[in-house]
Amino acid sequence: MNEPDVPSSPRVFVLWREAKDTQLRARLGGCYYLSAWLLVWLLGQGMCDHTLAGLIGGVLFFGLMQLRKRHTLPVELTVQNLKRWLNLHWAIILASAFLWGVTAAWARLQPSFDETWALVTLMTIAFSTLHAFNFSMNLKRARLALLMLYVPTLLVMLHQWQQNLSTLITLMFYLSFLLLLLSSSHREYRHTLAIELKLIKRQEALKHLSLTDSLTQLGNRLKFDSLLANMMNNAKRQGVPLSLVMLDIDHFKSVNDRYGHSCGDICLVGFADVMRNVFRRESDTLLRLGGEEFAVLMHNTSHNNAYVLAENFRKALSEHDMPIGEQSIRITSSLGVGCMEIELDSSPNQFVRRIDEALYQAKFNGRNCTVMSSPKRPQKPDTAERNHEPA
Ligand SMILES: Nc1nc2c(ncn2[C@@H]2O[C@H](COP(=O)(O)OP(=O)(O)OP(=O)(O)O)[C@@H](O)[C@H]2O)c(=O)[nH]1
Repeated sequence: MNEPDVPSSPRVFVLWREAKDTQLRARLGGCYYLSAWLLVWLLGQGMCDHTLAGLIGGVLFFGLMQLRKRHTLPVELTVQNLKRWLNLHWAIILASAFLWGVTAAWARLQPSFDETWALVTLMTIAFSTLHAFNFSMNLKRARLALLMLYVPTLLVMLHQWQQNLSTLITLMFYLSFLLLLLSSSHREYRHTLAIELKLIKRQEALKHLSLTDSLTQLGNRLKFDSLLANMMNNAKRQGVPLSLVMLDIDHFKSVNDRYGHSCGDICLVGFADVMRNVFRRESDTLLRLGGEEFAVLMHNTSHNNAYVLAENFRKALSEHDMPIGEQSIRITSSLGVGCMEIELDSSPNQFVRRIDEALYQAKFNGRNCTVMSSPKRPQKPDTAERNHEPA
């Protein structure tokens, strides 16, 4: 469960688990089919009387064995890729079962295989038992494999039922037992899978909780720290701009002092709502870094666009009514904005420090304004709509 490549999406996980189990359990099958056929062919009269047929059988079993080995799991774990992989791998498994079933039936018809017939029957029983235990992930396909192993031989035996009556009854009895066994091992497999799925979902929920601020439901400081370096690397690699906006509520202490801590909390939630309304792109990551300090990371967003959005937010916030009991108040925010500069921002800390300085400058300039941190552009704080105290 702790493997790093375990898919977190439940749908992908179920298919991935089935594919991994199928691959693991089918790995040796090809080799056993080939060895069984060679034994049956070499030990009796088969090799002398049916040289060509024996060789063709050997080549076919060898080819199917190679296909099993070479058909590796897809690198990109998507629903489509995994479904395609499972279909093909099952086609190989079913082809092997069918080839054995037909070969066994054919051997039953040839007197040269009379000496090794007991071996053929034992192998059929062994292969079908392994199928019932190992391939319970997919009930329909495993049933089909069992039928492919048995039905050709049973038909031949039915045709010569006087000579084969006891063996025929024994094989049919055993087949019905295997079909029942398969159903119960399929139920067990599904049960184990359901438990694992529950754990995966719980793990995801815990991960989400650990990265989410419980009051505002925005990402928290931990999420910011774990994302920033990755986003900076991605932006560098893709050659796209990465912008960061840092936001701090103005005079928030006086809101708490005047209206109480719970009203302060209402303002924090309202602040986050306005953020969601303005920074709407799916690639925007909205965060509460702590207290009354927030941030937005914007992938593939230029200086200018980030500045425009930051200003839109500042204006929207200053016009947003925060409901405090019977009345409502308005709050303002100061913002620092900047775009990652490869020469300047050698580390995430460096980048954050630069934007934090712009935010500090915005506070210094009188609050309720946005300051852009850019080596190319002069800082242009908009002081037209300053609002020092909450209304
Ligand atoms: N209600 C509430 N208040 C909080 C929370 N976290 C921090 N605060 C308060 O936020 C206030 C921050 O005060 P300061 O750091 O002085 O900042 P400010 O009053 O906004 O002043 P400037 O940032 O300089 O405009 C403090 O009173 C904290 O108690 C919280 O989760 N809920």
